[in-house]
Amino acid sequence: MYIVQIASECAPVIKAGGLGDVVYGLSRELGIRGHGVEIILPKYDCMRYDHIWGMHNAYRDLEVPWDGGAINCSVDCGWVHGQLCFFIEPHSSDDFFNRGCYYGCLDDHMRFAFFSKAALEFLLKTNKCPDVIHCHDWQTGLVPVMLYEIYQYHGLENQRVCYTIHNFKHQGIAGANLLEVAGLYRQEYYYDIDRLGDDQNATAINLMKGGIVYSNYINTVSPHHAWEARFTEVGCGLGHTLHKHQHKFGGILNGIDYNVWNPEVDRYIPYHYSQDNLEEKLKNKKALRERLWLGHSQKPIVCYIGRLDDQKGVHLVHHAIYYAQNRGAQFVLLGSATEPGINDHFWHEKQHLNNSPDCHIEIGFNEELAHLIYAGADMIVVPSNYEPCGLTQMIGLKYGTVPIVRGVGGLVNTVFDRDYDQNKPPEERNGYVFYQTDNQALESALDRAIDLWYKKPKEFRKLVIQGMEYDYSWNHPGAQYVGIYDYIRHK
Ligand SMILES: Nc1ncnc2c1ncn2[C@@H]1O[C@H](COP(=O)(O)OP(=O)(O)O[C@H]2O[C@H](CO)[C@@H](O)[C@H](O)[C@H]2O)[C@@H](O)[C@H]1O
Repeated sequence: MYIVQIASECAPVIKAGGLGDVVYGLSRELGIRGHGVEIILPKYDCMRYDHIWGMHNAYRDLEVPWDGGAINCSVDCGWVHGQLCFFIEPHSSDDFFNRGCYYGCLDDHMRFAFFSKAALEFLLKTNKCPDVIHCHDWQTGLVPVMLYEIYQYHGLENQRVCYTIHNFKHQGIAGANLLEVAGLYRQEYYYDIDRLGDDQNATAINLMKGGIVYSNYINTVSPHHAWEARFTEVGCGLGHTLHKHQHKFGGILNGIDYNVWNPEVDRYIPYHYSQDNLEEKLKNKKALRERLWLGHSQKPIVCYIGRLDDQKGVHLVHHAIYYAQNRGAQFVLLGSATEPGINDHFWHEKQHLNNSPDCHIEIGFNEELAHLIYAGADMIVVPSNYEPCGLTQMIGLKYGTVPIVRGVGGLVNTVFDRDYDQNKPPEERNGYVFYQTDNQALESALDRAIDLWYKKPKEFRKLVIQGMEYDYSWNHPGAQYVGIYDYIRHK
């Protein structure tokens, strides 16, 4: 099969969070399975050019119809760790992708609507005829809409679309002028509640809803979150739409790329290890302490790695920093916040704890440091309010870093409580799970983990190994996606 992914991120060249990991890891897995895969991305000025090999111009003068005229684009192409990627660069005064950031601009809807249109125009002009177009999140929600309403009449009539939702919270809510600018002229038609009309705001269109309505298959990134999205408030108002389209909606658990996230081969950690030589993990712990100026003591290290926003349960992250230290652990946090209030809060904490030998707070995005933290820490906390899949707990497992998670979304599908899980025998349990959002819930799980580390080190080591034995590679999810592509091609 020939698959084209259209996305706003692809790790490590463009990565703001888990979406980038998934686009890269899934593409690689599909390639291993013998499928042809290409990835279309925006050409951001701030992407990591050092991860692109053989960048060259692939197409000049791509004229993308826009706002009654056209925007001239060029398309560059290069390999990102073996994956063929096309980068679209519009030349206009809007400077859509020369903003020094991936997201967070006032005209994000316009930027990504334009990108969606440009990606389709590129497929059309270059006579690329993928069997499946795979889009992700609100940024590319308009791709299936424009494919069905415009581009199938120009020649893209055999393409099927799989649409993956990584986060229901951001849906791309826009006004009528976006439709007009993008060439979707019949406003009342698109405003229909069964098409793009937003359920909460009658004057707005919802790009993610468009993705759901128009795609041949939609999925979110874990089975449990697929259920939550339909039946609880985490569907953020799209539960009804998902219910209507339930025949083409499912949950596929993400994988982890074990070529990138694997302590046996990780190029960013000083000492490689596996479950057979865990003493090497201890050396990484020492290296982490040296790197972050932490004291060398007989204490476990608890870490948090991730975006700092409401989704991630920041109030519990904050509490974990202090509670873990009170319980005789060290704490390392690596995170970045886009919301100014949360950012200020953690900067304040950082200054407050600056001289502590038992805590280090690193604010910003640092891929290399993340690897060392996964390798050097003993436990990782993931106290999310909601979590469609969650990659950090799966990476933690692979690195022998015991996850302590809140039982929501994909965390439920991947972490099984050592003491209480009823569905797994003790030898298949791999971490700690709590359910409520209050401090006591987190404390009880942290207590159990830290107690085991201090009082029963052999048992703790056993738990570490049981976690490392889990296979959360792309192997299984890759097969599931291929099954879906096949299904929508032949439907
Ligand atoms: N400051 C920092 N420095 C370095 N690395 C950092 C970092 N902050 C985060 N990362 C890395 O980014 C990734 C984050 O993974 P998450 O599962 O938390 O994704 P996120 O919530 O962004 O995405 C959404 O999409 C993913 C993919 O589908 C879902 O797993 C998830 O539930 C959903 O919210 C991990 O690889 C992590 O190591």
